[in-house]
Amino acid sequence: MKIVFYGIGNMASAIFKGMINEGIKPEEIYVTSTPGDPFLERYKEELGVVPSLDDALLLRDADYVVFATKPQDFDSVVERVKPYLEDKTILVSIMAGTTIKTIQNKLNGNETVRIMPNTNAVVQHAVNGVAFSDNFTNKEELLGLIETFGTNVLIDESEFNQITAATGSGPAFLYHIYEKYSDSLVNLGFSKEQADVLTRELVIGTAEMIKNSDLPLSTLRENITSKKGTTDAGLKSLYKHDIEEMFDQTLEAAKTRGEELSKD
Ligand SMILES: NC(=O)C1=CN([C@@H]2O[C@H](COP(=O)(O)OP(=O)(O)OC[C@H]3O[C@@H](n4cnc5c(N)ncnc54)[C@H](O)[C@@H]3O)[C@@H](O)[C@H]2O)C=CC1
Ligand SMILES: O=C(O)[C@@H]1CCC=N1
Repeated sequence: MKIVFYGIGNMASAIFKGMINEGIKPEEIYVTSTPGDPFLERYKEELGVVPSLDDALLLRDADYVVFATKPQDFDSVVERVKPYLEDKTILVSIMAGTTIKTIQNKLNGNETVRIMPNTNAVVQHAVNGVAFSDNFTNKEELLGLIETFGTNVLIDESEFNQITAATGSGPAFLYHIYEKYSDSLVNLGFSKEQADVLTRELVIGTAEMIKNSDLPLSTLRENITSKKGTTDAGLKSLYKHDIEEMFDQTLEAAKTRGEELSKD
């Protein structure tokens, strides 16, 4: 199999690291970027992937081409890919906003799939929103390939901006909450180093609880809340803030940006 990544940034590297961790041979993964990108050589050394700036070589007999640049850079990628793209090559886009229609119109109508992953792919725990073009044939092979780094959620392309906001951008929203929690631990009197360790271990522990329990999140919370105890007092203060409204606005802003990117 030959998988070619155009773009080797935060998301692409999370994906191919996750793939390799799950047994995809690094020599089957070709990577390209802008000329002079130091990560081309670094990923060759660290991971054994095949870097190249030669588009004819990259596209020759390629099974999959993964578009992993910013949407704003896609046209420059089209210029590189179009002259050498073979009919059999399947187009995989992780770009927020850029629609299947746009991609197929610019690139010969090849079979196309949009994936909305997240950087949890590095630890094989991404959520992958997946939407296929109408002419897509071998869905099972593609789904098996991306299952190496996360859980697949088949969606209609019309839902893409929602899932981009929810789980594509989602980790950043949660990381911000964790950052603020750590800052509050410093305000409580811990050093920055202690606050960081306490926050990381708290998040990892609660994530493990969620992973190993079928109980609703509300029950997991209630199991900590002793009647008239410290947690009860803390939650009463926390409930004064409309956190749902805060996240409604956060997710709406992210979804709207996705819609704007769909128009470019
Ligand atoms: N970062 C994330 O958590 C997620 C990102 N995405 C999507 O992934 C895409 C990339 O995002 P990031 O990895 O965060 O960006 P990034 O800025 O880290 O990486 C972009 C990559 O594209 C390369 N590039 C730019 N122009 C190029 C060209 N003409 N030819 C080849 N390579 C070129 C850059 O050198 C860089 O390696 C975006 O479309 C984004 O919407 C999707 C889900 C999550
Ligand atoms: O911020 C972005 O546009 C990309 C898409 C989802 C996460 N990062």
